[in-house]
Amino acid sequence: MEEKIKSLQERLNRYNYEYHVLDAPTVPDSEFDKLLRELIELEAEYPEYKSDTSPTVRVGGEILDRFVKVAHDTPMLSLGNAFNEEELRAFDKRVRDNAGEVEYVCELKIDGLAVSLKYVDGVFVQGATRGDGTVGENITTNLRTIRAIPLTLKEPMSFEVRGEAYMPKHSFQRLNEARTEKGEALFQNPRNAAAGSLRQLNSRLAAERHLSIFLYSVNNFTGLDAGTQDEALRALDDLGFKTNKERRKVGSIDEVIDYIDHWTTHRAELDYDIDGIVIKVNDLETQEQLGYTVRSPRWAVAYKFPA
Ligand SMILES: COc1nc2nc(N)nc(N)c2nc1C
Repeated sequence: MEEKIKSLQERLNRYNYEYHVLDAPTVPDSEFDKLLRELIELEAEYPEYKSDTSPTVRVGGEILDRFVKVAHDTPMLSLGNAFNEEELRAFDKRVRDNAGEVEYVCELKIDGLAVSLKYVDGVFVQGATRGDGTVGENITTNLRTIRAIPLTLKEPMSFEVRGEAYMPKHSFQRLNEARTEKGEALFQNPRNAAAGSLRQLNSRLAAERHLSIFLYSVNNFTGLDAGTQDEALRALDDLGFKTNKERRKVGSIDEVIDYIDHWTTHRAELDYDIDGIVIKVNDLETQEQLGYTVRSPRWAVAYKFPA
């Protein structure tokens, strides 16, 4: 019986990965739902085989009476901002005066909630909000309901990844339609809806909000053979994480500006809100050479769209 339950757990976790990370399901929803119902029943009958890495945790259920504070191993920094081309070129000049010629990676800045995910021996063990950058809130049970977050990795690695949890636009519209029918207050925007959902003490409510996530950085790169941000993102893909595919590696600030112009025009076509573009020096050693101010990396800047 243990074998049957374990293989069902692995099979459903793989189906979640295909659907929510690859956006390429190999079975119809009806098949997934049938198998999940079967697993829920089997785990109810044999609770000794339930575990935090079983896909049944996605539906939530545990109700906390409060969130426990958790200190980040390394601070979750904020980004310096640039609001126009002149400030972008000033950033580029500072970088090149210090580090010479560099490549940049341009990434969409998702308008969601920054979160940190900790894995030990390939198992998702803790998730936290950014909080004040030094101390956040432990929202592990709610983050386990985000189907795009792998509960186990393909390799037994231990590290921390950071990214942005968000609510897709179509989920936001559906949620507010449902709240209108129930005469409940509406959420102002997907970012508030995502933050509100992840602050639910009852994870069943978070599970119903169809949140997703894009991961964008790894802490302590040890064990990850990545020399650049672009390679680190590809390594995250290979480990089963969802990263944003619209990123682009460029060789000059002019190409950065072209990328920004493109998304200034086309961001309405995305199924999620973005509030800017993050530009990062690609080479990780050069990032360390440029270092940090007290609050932000000197090797990155966030271009913010006009409000
Ligand atoms: C390296 O630090 C960061 N990188 C980021 N990357 C993306 N794509 N989006 C962010 N919001 C972001 N925020 C921070 C602090």
